[in-house]
Amino acid sequence: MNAVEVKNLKKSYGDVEALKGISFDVKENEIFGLIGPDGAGKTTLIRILASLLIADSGTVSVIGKDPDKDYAYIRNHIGYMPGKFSLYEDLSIKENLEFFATMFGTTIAKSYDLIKDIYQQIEPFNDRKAGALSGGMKQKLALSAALIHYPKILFLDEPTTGVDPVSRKEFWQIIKGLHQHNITIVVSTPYMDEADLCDRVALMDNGKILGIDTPQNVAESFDKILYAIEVKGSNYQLLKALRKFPNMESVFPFGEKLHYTDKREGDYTTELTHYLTENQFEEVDVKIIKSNTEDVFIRLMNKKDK
Ligand SMILES: Nc1ncnc2c1ncn2[C@@H]1O[C@H](COP(=O)(O)OP(=O)(O)OP(=O)(O)O)[C@@H](O)[C@H]1O
Repeated sequence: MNAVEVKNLKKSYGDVEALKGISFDVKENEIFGLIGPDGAGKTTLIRILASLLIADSGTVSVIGKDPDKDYAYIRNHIGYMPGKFSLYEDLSIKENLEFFATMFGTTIAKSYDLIKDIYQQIEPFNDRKAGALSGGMKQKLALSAALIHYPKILFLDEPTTGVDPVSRKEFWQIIKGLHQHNITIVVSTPYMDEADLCDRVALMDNGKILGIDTPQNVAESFDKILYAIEVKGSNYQLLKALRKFPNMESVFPFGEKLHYTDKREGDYTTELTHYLTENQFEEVDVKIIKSNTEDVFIRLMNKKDK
């Protein structure tokens, strides 16, 4: 049995089509990433899977149940961590956890083995009110609370948005650790580099899934030669110049460099270098590079827009 099965799922808010008929499966014990920019529909999808929102049409199965009908069962067997901190700010760490444990008919002690790696990091502050915790500590408390009843699936909605790079790394180590407890994890993120940490990813944009695969296959699915181009000085001038190059197919900023594809097949490193040098650019560096998930994502979005 798949942990999640979704077929042709649609959901609108008035005129806004948040989900435009999406289908995918999540296998048991997988770390499945929903990767996409703001407004892609990730939160809407996770809330439907967690039985907190009703879809307009399509079918959904979560651990073999329909979230629409079997919401009580589903809520007892899944963990959900919303993007926005939603525990009780005026209760302490311990009181929050005890509250959630009681709601699920369990105790902190019974779940200690599962949550200890996370909980131990905040346990010394047990009596501190949740409202007075740092962002990273709130996140650990929310995750401990989401796990308190040993869920079969954990839904994490943008757990690392707005989190500093060190805490992001730490959080992903925790997620990987949960894997050993046979918990299926569905995690949404706008950060493309987090795709590589998932077993499989769905690339989402504007209510649609543009592709689903392992991060490695996604990165390798780029079907053109990709160039990284760098010059001394302004990338903006470089972008303008490359947009005027007659054989330019796509060009977009990528960190310190620009990533470029040409309409033609073949290696045009020398021609591009000449063109930029003739246009008064200095220290021109044109290299063929390996694509990553973000390159593929941008390419899929551009194709869809055409
Ligand atoms: N309650 C609502 N009423 C109206 N429109 C909504 C509502 N919730 C979401 N939307 C719209 O639906 C679309 C999908 O939003 P959703 O929150 O699911 O995306 P997301 O990928 O989670 O992005 P974000 O990171 O911004 O939450 C967006 O266009 C959003 O503006």
